[in-house]
Amino acid sequence: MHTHSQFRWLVRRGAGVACGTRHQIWAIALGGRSLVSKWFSSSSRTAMVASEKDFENAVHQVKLLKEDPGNDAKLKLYALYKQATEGPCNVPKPRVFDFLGRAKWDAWTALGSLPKETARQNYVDFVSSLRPSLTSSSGEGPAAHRSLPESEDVVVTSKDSITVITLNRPAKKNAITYQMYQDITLALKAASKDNSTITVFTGNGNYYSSGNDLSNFSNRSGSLQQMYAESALTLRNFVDSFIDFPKPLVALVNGPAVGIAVTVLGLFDAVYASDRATFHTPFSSLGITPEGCSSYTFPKIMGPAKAAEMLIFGKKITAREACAQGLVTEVFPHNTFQKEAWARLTAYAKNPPKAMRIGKQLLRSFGKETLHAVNAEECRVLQERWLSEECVNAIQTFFSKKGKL
Ligand SMILES: CCCCCCCCCC/C=C/CC(=O)SCCNC(=O)CCNC(=O)[C@H](O)C(C)(C)COP(=O)(O)OP(=O)(O)OC[C@H]1O[C@@H](n2cnc3c(N)ncnc32)[C@H](O)[C@@H]1OP(=O)(O)O
Repeated sequence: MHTHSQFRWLVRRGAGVACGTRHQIWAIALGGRSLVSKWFSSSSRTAMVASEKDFENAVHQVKLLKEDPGNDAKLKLYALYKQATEGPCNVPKPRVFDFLGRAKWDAWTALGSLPKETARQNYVDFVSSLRPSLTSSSGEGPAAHRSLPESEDVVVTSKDSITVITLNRPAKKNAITYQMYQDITLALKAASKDNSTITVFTGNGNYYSSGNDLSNFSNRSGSLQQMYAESALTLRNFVDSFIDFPKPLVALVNGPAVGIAVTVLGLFDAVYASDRATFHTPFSSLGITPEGCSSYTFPKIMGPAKAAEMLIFGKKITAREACAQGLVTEVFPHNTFQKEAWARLTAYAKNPPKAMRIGKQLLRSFGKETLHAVNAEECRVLQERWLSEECVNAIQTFFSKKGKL
């Protein structure tokens, strides 16, 4: 269930475990109620109403907190989350020695009959007031121009007015882990604000990317529903950051690309590929469905018949085929790929940045709302597919028999 997940997460992530000392537990248990009443009365005055998306984003932000916001804040988040999602407290009071359970129950109960919408708004407001305590993961500090500290698997460099985001997990064919989805999202946010003119995506090693890391779903704790809800939100934010990216975005596809690494290419402004690259979206054989807005962009780019061959039947295509179908801008011989593509990019990056940005806006902004709607729907459908027997079996096959594409 999604219910207590957030608090559990905070407990897991909190320094020395949230409510770490007995003393702190008592402090919460004894003082929680009045504190929560105070939060409620001070923050419920706001007239704004947060959308579902704002709320989901705030929930996601909380998961990214790198610093323990403190027990009071955690209780407040817990209570507002429960109120926003379930309404007034409807569970029996925990037994007397369940200090943590009691503190949480008190915090939730103290919100009384606060409407769900107000709780949602208060939650969003409170999370944004916590933002300063988000660490470097906001990706906006100088470090963002080099490498995101959270993982070595996504490296961000900057040169000649070009920000380069490199998938750097060559031993695993640059399969994208949960952390990498988050790092890429943050790297794109940072790149959208830095002083580069163009942003480039590429992979280290002989693969561009083998797509979603299939162990993402086996390495997480919590209930399946909770995990898939979290995954859908992570995916949605990840794809949103491509949809909303304001500067020219270029992919240098240095080798085979699979799954989500292929689908988001429809959101790029140029795709340069090595002639060793292939493009494969084996969704049906994995029991899943298209994402990355490909259910909308691919038919537009290559026509419905070719899109169906890739997205429904899982046909793998070569770089030259992808170029003929409009998914790839240009193909280069592998030996000269880096040299030629970089010469091209370095020249393009010298264009006046504002003109390029505004040009992109003109080309892209009219379809944006549709893309966001498509993304939301694809993520909703995927969330159901991940629970299906077809999908569970396909992932098991990959890891047990090492079944490959
Ligand atoms: C709470 C959870 C958060 C989740 C976050 C959001 C989730 C969003 C999901 C979005 C959905 C996306 C859909 C897709 O992307 S579908 C595509 C999935 N990818 C695959 O099916 C590819 C699987 N890999 C293969 O078939 C082969 O590995 C290969 C790519 C054809 C390469 O074969 P090759 O023989 O050359 O190399 P190896 O198989 O020996 O690979 C080397 C090691 O890398 C590991 N590997 C490769 N790809 C993946 C992968 N996608 N996931 C996990 N691991 C991968 C492989 O197991 C080898 O590891 P080993 O050396 O330890 O054996």
